[in-house]
Amino acid sequence: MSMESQIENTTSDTQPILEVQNLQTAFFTDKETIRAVDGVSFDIEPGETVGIVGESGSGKSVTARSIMGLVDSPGRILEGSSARFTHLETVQEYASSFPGKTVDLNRLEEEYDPSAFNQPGVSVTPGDLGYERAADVPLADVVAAGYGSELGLDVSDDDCVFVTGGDPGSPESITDGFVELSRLSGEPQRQMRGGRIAMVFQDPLTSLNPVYTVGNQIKEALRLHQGLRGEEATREAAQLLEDVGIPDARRRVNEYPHQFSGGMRQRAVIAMALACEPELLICDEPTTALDVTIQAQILDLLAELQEERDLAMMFITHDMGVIAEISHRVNVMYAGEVIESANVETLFAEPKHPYTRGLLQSIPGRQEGDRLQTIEGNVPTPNEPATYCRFAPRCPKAFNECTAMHPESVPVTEGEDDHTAACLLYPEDRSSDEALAIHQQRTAAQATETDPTGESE
Ligand SMILES: Nc1ncnc2c1ncn2[C@@H]1O[C@H](COP(=O)(O)OP(=O)(O)OP(=O)(O)O)[C@@H](O)[C@H]1O
Ligand code: NI
Repeated sequence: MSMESQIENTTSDTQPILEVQNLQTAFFTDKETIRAVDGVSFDIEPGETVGIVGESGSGKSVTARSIMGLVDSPGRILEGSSARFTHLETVQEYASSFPGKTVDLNRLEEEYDPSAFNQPGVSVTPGDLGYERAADVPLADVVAAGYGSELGLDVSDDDCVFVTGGDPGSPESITDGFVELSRLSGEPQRQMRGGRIAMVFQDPLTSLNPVYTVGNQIKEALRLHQGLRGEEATREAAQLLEDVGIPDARRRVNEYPHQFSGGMRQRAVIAMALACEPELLICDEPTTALDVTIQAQILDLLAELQEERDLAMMFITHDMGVIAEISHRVNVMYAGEVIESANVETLFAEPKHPYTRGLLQSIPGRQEGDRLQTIEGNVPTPNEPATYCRFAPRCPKAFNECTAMHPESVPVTEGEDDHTAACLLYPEDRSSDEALAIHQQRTAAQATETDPTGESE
């Protein structure tokens, strides 16, 4: 996790609905360990669309699947990762439905002693959590990242609801807390997925069952998540199809997926996602398989629905043009890491990371000459720890240190915490030596990274 993400969290005036901190997801194959997501941090606020952009293989889908709890073997989310869903109603509901998995952090605070980091046998360090000093590590970070029992606290690996304000015993009194998504399983996970958080994939056919009518599939979602049945469900299903712009919805509700065009199918999938009344909608390249006109229509639809319903949205694409259109804030990913983060206007007006600049040059109409630039080469498979810049081999600005030091996410100019880049050229208002020293310091603070091949589970 980067230090500035913590500063950001405390200075932001809106409470995020999702806080991803130091997310790490690796695939353990016979041959190698692929660190598909390698320390990703970002927030999503209610009503905000956060874009994730990067070339193929940069870890966008694995990030989304990690949040959704859809990482399959041989992949898993590593200890030290955290994805906190802070939506208050959800926290209350979970505390009420899963009291055995709910922990009162105010009570636990009495037990918590940061000096436990120095106890023999404790391998986690404050650096693993992005802090320099043990005394600075908040209890919530410890338990969210799954280090609670290692530090001798009374929490179990099954605990996933953490209450920081109010009494978990009377859920309606809860004012603050989070559900830790990275450790959900079983029923709590089932209720989150498709309930509070819904996902739309690139291929609508992966979400639609060919043997049921579109209407019946929406009705099933309505039954599961809103308890609607019969006539009421039928009416609501047709209404949802109408909401997503399917003409003649009353008739089409009785048709099968194969009777829908590609664009109409994706609209139906969006209707199905909305049937769950999610707080957060994750879209993974929802328009990539569609032709340009239809693509534009679906983007408009998503933007419209988002505004109407005040949805938080995470939008994944490799297309900078699409990102510009739909996002409020953008995270650029490369080989498992977020290498630049800024609000959309800033990112397009003042891209800082050489990779982001390269991506922007590859949008038709944005380059100087008439030739479309693409960055030569491919995203490397992140199969070793990031002790260097993974973009260096393709970077026009690379210098010696880039292959010897890991660039940490730093403000592009000192104090400008909402525009960060993981590049040794920054902060740009510091001398080159000073900038390098800042990166080195941050890397050193995290020196004892958890070894994903080791014993941690
Ligand atoms: N099941 C798996 N087993 C092994 N490696 C995997 C698996 N799924 C993903 N990976 C690896 O994780 C890395 C990131 O993949 P991911 O699908 O997240 O990329 P992406 O950014 O979504 O790319 P695209 O734009 O092509 O969808 C890749 O190196 C990929 O090979
Ligand atoms: Ni993908």
